[in-house]
Amino acid sequence: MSAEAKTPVSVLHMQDVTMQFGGVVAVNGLTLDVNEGEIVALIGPNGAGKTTAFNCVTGIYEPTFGQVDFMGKTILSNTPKGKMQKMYLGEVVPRPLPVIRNTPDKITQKGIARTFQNIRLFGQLSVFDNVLIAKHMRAKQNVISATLRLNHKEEERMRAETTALLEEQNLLHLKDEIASSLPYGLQRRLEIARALATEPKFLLLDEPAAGMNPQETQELTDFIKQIRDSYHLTVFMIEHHMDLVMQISDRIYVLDFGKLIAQGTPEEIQNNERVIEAYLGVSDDAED
Ligand SMILES: Nc1ncnc2c1ncn2[C@@H]1O[C@H](COP(=O)(O)OP(=O)(O)OP(=O)(O)O)[C@@H](O)[C@H]1O
Repeated sequence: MSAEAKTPVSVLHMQDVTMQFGGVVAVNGLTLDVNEGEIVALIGPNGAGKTTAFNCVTGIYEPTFGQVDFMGKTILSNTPKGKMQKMYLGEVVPRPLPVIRNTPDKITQKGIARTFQNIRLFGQLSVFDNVLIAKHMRAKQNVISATLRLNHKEEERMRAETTALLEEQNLLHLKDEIASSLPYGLQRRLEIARALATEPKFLLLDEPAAGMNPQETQELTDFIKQIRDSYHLTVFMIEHHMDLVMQISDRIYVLDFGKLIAQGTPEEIQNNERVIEAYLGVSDDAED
């Protein structure tokens, strides 16, 4: 019997997501899917709305309008109300959606982890403690019991898991180093290890290769594929390094001025006229 093509399982579904800051519509009616096991890139020129889109998935922003589903369940949903309804500039005419909110920590506990464009480690803490804190976030321990280490068994388990994760990530020999003292490339690796400590199903990487040289970028390309496979992850990534994006992505979405202008395989995107125009800019004359 011939192998049948698997039906893709949606991990992330964004439906008509719009994020407006005053008069700026940073993300405008964004609808996209990321399926189980994929590496999907979100690209676009500076200011296109990529990080804002990530912030709408991870609960940092409450979208002005739209819905975000994770593993088939709605985790965020909103409709502009009151003053915001009058000011609404999104192009999708809002239909009433229920208001569903989740804070970033609740979203982490559901299995979504991320890294940031500007590395956000606890700079004065050790490598070990940076990862251990992420373990606590996953464990839903309250702050008091975590601080006083009331649950010894649980604490021991998390410390053992932290050691194991650092070992897997070749960072164990650095466990007592202060995070901010590490070279930049290792800080990025530690940030990813910290994200993995929350045991995510879905990993969002915001410009993971920022500031890296070509060799480091190539190593990162291999590393992302390797963690996708060994941790059974689905990866959604913002990146400006086109070599990395084209080598690693199963599919690519392109944003420009908050709107989706293209989607497809790396080959399709490389040859897409609208994408080329968005990156190179089109003069007024050329539009006539
Ligand atoms: N908190 C905010 N308040 C007001 N405007 C914002 C806010 N965050 C983002 N913006 C605006 O939204 C637009 C999209 O910004 P965003 O950072 O999402 O773009 P980006 O595609 O991630 O850019 P880059 O590639 O340069 O990181 C920009 O015009 C930005 O100035």
